[in-house]
Amino acid sequence: MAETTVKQLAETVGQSVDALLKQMQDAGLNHQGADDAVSAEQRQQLLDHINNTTAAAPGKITLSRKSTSTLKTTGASGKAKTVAVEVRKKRTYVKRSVVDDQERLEAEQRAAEEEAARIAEEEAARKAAEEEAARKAAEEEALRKAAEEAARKAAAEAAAASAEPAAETTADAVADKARRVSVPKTTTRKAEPVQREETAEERAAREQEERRKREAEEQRRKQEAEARRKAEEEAARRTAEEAQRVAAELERRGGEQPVRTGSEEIETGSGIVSEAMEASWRDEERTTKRRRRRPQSQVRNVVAHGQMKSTFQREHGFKAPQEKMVYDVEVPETITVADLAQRMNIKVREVMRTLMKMGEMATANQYLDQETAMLLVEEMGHRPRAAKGQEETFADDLANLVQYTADAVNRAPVVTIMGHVDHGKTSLLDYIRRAKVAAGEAGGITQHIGAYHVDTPKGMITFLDTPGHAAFSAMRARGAQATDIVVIVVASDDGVMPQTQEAINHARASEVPIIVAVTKMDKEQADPDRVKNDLSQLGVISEEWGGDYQFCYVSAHTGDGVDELLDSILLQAELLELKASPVGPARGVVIESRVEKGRGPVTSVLIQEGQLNIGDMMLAGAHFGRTRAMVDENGKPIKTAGPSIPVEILGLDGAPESGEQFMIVADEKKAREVADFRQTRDRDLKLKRAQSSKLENLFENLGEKESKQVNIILKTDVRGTLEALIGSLNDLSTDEVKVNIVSGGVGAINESDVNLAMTSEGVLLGFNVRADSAAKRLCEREGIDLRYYSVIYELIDDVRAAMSGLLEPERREEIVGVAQVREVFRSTKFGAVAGCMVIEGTLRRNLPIRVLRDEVVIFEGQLESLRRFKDDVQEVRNGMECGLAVKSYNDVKAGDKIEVFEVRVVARTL
Ligand SMILES: Nc1nc2c(ncn2[C@@H]2O[C@H](COP(=O)(O)OP(=O)(O)OP(=O)(O)O)[C@@H](O)[C@H]2O)c(=O)[nH]1
Repeated sequence: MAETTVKQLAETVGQSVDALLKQMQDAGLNHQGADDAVSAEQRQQLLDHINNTTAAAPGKITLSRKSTSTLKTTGASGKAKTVAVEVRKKRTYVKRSVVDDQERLEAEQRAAEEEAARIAEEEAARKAAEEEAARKAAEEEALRKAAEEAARKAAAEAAAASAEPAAETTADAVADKARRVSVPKTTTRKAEPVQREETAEERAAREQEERRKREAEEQRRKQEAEARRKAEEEAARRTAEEAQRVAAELERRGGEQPVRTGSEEIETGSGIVSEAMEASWRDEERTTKRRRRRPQSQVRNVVAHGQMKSTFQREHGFKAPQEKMVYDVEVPETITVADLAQRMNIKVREVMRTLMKMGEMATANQYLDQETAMLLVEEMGHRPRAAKGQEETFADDLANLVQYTADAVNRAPVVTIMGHVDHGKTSLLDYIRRAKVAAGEAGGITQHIGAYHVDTPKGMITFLDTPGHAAFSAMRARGAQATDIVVIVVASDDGVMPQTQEAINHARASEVPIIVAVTKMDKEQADPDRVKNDLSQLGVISEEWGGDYQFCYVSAHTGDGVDELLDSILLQAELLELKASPVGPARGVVIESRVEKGRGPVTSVLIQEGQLNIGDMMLAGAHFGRTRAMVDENGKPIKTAGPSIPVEILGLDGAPESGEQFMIVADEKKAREVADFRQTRDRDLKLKRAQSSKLENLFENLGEKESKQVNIILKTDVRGTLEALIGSLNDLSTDEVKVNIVSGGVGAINESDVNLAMTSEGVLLGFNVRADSAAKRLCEREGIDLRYYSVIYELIDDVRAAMSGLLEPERREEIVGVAQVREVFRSTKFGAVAGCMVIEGTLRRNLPIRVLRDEVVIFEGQLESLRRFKDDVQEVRNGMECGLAVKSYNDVKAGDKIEVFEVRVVARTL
């Protein structure tokens, strides 16, 4: 292309030469004047430069997005339909600097325009004022001339027609009038100086005003932007809320499947926008329908108590719960499967199936213990809650019955002695007892009641003489905290042993203070420092070593240090500030209990609070009764006893377990009620255990008891059969198993027969009779086995078969092989090794053996090894030689016989 000049180019692009020159210089071209030649390359260079500058900073970008979703809704016909929703969004991003520049330019332009307008206005005003002033001056001049002319005319007329005053007056009046008309206007209207130079102050003020305006404008723009942002945020929040509401609604409706239109499946819209839209559509549709159906809905409104029915409710009246109900199920200590099913609102069959899956077979009336029942409830998806047992309710009741109003006084500490086996617990207890009790009670019958108390010059101490932590923990297991102080016995010649540590752990677990008694100090090997050292490793540091534990060094043989031990106990007790009310109904713990022939249940109790008197109504565990007799630990009858005193009482209706709490209940009815309840509870628990086994296994359960007895409740149709059957059944009794006909009668089986069977854990048999409906119900509820017979022999055979289960199986010994010792060798590894010949049967390595000398058993034990030549073998047959060693026995001699035997357990039948 031909060359052009800058000027020509400027004309072509419509720019001034200067502006183009500047651009060219920016583009790196060297042109200086309008006539400089511009080549084609230079033009291209200039063009590229202009393009680059514009492309590098795009003013704005516009993005548009389109999203499609669907929503479900209900059509006017009530049918569900799906609507596709397309949402289009467009957003423009503008570069900030461009906007700023633009705004700045606009502001400047606006200011310039305003300035120009103002100047133009001023100019126009000035011109208008000038014109006005000119016009007014002309008017004034005209008026003045007219007045002079009128005056001149009037004077001429007056002079011409012999001067009349009136005319002069008139001429004056006219001249006045003319003056009046013109004067005010000319005097009030003064022409302003229309154009003058702006002063420096005025310019500064004007500029300040302009700046203020610009700032105000800027402020307004900011406020608008802020308001816009807030509005957007609010809209977003509302959308989110709406979306949540929609989600909750959809959740509630649950299980509704996406609707298909035709053959095409449309994905249900998800995401906040589509959900929100769906909700708003729904609302809209609802409103439209409401408007359309106003007459009907008004009728419906009345029915719905003014509440508008939603489209969901309109479908039908009843809707099966979509979600499974989860119940809080209260589970008592025992419960039948049927009851549990009812509490969970589930069919019994369903519960039984689940139980089966859990590995337990149960019938509807079978009792489940609390633990199993709770697991079952959990398994079935409900929330189990252990019911507050009646026991607890009673306990609350009883606690309210006993009120100790008197002031508490100091009481004696109750001490338990614990330690490793053979470290001298019994010896220490015996020494204290002998020295402190028996000596002072000449003639008293010393008897063992599980506790005793000693009076020392410094105070009284009560010892529980059921030594060992087994008894201690058994008591604790029943919730009885009978001990105030634990004395840990450690033999000075043996040091700390495993049970010493266990005892410390027990004491610590129950937060009972410990005193250490280092015993057997009279022994030569006594090494108390070793004991101290060992114990310090367990955190039991003696006071001598700066620790907190009192250590006493005693000998149960010589009695040395025993007094110091008692002093230490009393010192510790003082620190504990043990208090108890000496009056009021007694409360405490059962130490031991047994049933004595001729005396009945004998119970040792330790009173912890209050006063126990003869004649008091005592409730101890599941037993109750009036204290008929009371003796102290020396067998001396007493009438009353206070806190920390152990006594033995007669009068309870049974033997409560060790560790059971006892209390005196003034209200006999209450005592009976609680005891009855506890007995029933215990019986239920027992019964429940027996439930899974009916007649066939009932006897096995009975077999676990000491006295084996089959209890039978028998009902027959006629007396003759009853007597015959009783006779035959009694004949089945053997020395080992007794048949006990608890009750025999004629007639239908009734409720009291079932109750009897329950309490006696007996078998309920009916011969040619049936149970009445009440008894049947009770049997079903309690899961009692009920058997009907119509053939005498069948009944007797069944009982006999069942009783066989009760018999102890016979232990039959069988000699498997015998070997004769020929020679004895000594081995460093096995000791005596006997070279033998098997003379009978087979020797087996793992069976028990006896060593016989002159056919008399001299040793019974096991083989250490059995060899054929150099090989270990499991058995050696008759006629073979072998070498054997007897475990822990080296005294085998030539000529002895080694007998290998086996014990077989054989079930016996009657
Ligand atoms: N020399 C001496 N021997 C003692 C002393 N105390 C106990 N013995 C002996 O140690 C042995 C065990 O004593 P026990 O009192 O039976 O010990 P224990 O701790 O009650 O034993 P278990 O009841 O088996 O746990 C007995 O042979 C006692 O004679 C003592 O102070 N000095």
